[in-house]
Amino acid sequence: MATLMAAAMSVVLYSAYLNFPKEIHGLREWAQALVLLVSGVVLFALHGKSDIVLLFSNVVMTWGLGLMMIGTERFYQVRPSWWIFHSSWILIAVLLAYWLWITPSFSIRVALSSVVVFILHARAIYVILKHGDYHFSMWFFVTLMTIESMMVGVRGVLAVTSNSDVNLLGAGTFASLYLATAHFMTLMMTVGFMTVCTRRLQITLERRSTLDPLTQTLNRRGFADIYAKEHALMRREKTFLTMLNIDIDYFKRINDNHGHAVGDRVLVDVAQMIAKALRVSDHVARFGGEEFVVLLPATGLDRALHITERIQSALCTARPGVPPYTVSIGVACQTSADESLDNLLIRADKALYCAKERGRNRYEVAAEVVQPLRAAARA
Ligand SMILES: Nc1nc2c(ncn2[C@@H]2O[C@H](COP(=O)(O)OP(=O)(O)OP(=O)(O)O)[C@@H](O)[C@H]2O)c(=O)[nH]1
Repeated sequence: MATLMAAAMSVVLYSAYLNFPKEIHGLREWAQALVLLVSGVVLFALHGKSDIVLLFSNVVMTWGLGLMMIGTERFYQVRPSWWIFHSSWILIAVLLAYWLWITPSFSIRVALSSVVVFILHARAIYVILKHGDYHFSMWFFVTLMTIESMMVGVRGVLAVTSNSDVNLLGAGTFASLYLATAHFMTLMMTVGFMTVCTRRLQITLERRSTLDPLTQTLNRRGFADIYAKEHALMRREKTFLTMLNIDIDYFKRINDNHGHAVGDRVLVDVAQMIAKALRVSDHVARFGGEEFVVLLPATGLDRALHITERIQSALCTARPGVPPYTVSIGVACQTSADESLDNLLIRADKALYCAKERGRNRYEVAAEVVQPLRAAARA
């Protein structure tokens, strides 16, 4: 039953592989791993008296467990340890053949295969703990992997200490317990992997909904979320914040003269150059087209102008693959927490318009809000 369910799970994983965003790796390897494990179990059940089939079923299962490890590594963006994968199945094939035909010993065969499987699981557990995000889903996944590897370890130890009980084709207590739980654990480990994949999917989609795909800066929605947080902080801490509205000059000409691809490269370049000139606590967003907005939390006008000049002078330096271009910047400082985001954006936009009007490649500062906005709203 558990074997049938594992086969069904491989279809689920493969379908997830086809439909999940391509940056979520490892699903294909896990789907292939389940197919191999199911095939290995079927071969093992059918092996009868044939040692060749027994040997082959063990190799197939080692491929399956190896692919689970590779899938886990790929999921956590770790370079796949193909050398562990290949050494494992070659070792299993050679050593099992030796202890099957040359010096037949059932207990050594079990001990050896347990050691190999244990190493594959241990590597996966190490990768999860080193690169995981310490969320519930990760702990669930790693706990299941650990239980499975401990079961394998116990079987290996029992093989060399008590001879007969570990034979999976026999009727010993451990063999019955092991068989009952081993297939179930394969299923559970897959569920654990699907849990971390689902969490990764959620994070990826959330990020996609708040990021501009070309420049990887915030989009309008992401910016509004960040602004709400910074605005609440500003109200609490009674500080200022400053907004820069940055627009590339004559961007249409860049597209017309160099092509859209170079235009896109310029957009990525400007996002990178702006980010380089900022602190990590500052935020950059692309508001569509060639317009960028920067939010400088806890920053008054003097410091904001310093940053504005830094951005403009950084853009003057020649960079390979990017035609020369300039930007105009509108600077608006928010000194009252009662001012709305829309109003701040309008002031920054007006200042930008002024900079464009006055010849471009320059900045202009927005007029301050003259009267307290609450009083104005009440009037
Ligand atoms: N390559 C590229 N071009 C874009 C993208 N989005 C908008 N544009 C182009 O940006 C240009 C904006 O042109 P305008 O609004 O006339 O502005 P401008 O030429 O920069 O002139 P000023 O802002 O007045 O200095 C248009 O040609 C759009 O096609 C994009 O994602 N990639």
